[in-house]
Amino acid sequence: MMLLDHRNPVPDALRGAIVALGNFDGFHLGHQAVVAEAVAWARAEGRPAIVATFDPHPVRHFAPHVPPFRLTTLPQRHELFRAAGADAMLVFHFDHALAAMDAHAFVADLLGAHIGAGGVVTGEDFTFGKARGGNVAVLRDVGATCGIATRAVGQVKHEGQVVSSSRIRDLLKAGECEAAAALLTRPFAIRAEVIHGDKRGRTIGYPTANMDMGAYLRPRFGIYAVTARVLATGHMLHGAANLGVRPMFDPPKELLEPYFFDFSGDLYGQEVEVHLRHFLRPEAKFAMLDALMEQMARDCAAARALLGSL
Ligand SMILES: Cc1cc2nc3c(=O)[nH]c(=O)nc-3n(C[C@H](O)[C@H](O)[C@H](O)COP(=O)(O)O)c2cc1C
Ligand SMILES: Nc1ncnc2c1ncn2[C@@H]1O[C@H](COP(=O)(O)OP(=O)(O)O)[C@@H](O)[C@H]1O
Repeated sequence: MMLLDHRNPVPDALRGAIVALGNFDGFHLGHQAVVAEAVAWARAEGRPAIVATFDPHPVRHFAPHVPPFRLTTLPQRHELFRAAGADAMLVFHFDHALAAMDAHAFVADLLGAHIGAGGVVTGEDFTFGKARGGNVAVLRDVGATCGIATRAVGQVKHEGQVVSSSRIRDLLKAGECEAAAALLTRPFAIRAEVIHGDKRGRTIGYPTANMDMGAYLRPRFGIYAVTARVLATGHMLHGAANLGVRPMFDPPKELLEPYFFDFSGDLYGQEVEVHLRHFLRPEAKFAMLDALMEQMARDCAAARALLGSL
């Protein structure tokens, strides 16, 4: 799948494309409906389908100090868009110039003249452009003057409630990863490189692959049953992970630390994607290391039982 940057020229082969436009951070059921509509429209008319996304997230530009909230990274979205049938991913690099562009210019100059979009699909509540001045009505009106047809997809509901990224964030902050997974159609997954830690894990019989959570939303701190994929090899693993600040140890450090079952090997420097499957318990501070080790054995048994069927 082709990767495009909005600041560069778009190849001629992609002119006239149908563009799915949104942030698509979670790529949840609602986002999937928008992209499915764009891909179906593109196929019906023999046009290419482009999925556009913003990076960094516009919220990050306007409020640089809000706590991390991302549900996916760019490489994860790339994989998800490809699986959904897109021919290209277009990244709107959200910088001062893009932030200052009014809605009219965004449609006429960027989507129309520069990208050559033949059609655009968004969610019906999507807003864009300077001061969020653009919406579906603006897109339709301005688009009509420059050869862009517009389709808006209605809000998707799951069990009677509207699916949204903020609802998924709230569920994850409450440790409800199964409910979040139902809206995402996959478990929330943190992808990162395994880094070096204090080398304490191996001395207590539980080596843990330490991962920095970067720009990802912080789910409820605690112990989780997890599955994981080693990106380079495709190797799938099961495990139990500590997500949080590990209050037993000084200084507190925010990390995701999975211990993988039936595995021994060097993971340092490897990209690993960890899928949160079930919340087991909050992090705890035990009086003695022995008590922590006994609890870790119980966590692992619980995680194995929960993951057994996967
Ligand atoms: C299943 C599991 C449960 C854990 N529970 C806790 C806990 O409740 N409190 C805590 O302080 N550390 C807990 N840890 C320990 C730390 O996450 C980590 O293993 C330890 O700090 C070793 O650090 P290192 O990887 O930097 O050597 C747990 C680890 C695992 C794998
Ligand atoms: N079963 C396993 N689960 C997680 N990591 C493992 C496992 N077996 C070996 N490792 C390796 O051991 C490292 C973790 O050991 P640990 O003593 O906790 O060191 P660190 O403090 O650097 O994380 C991992 O980064 C990985 O390379």
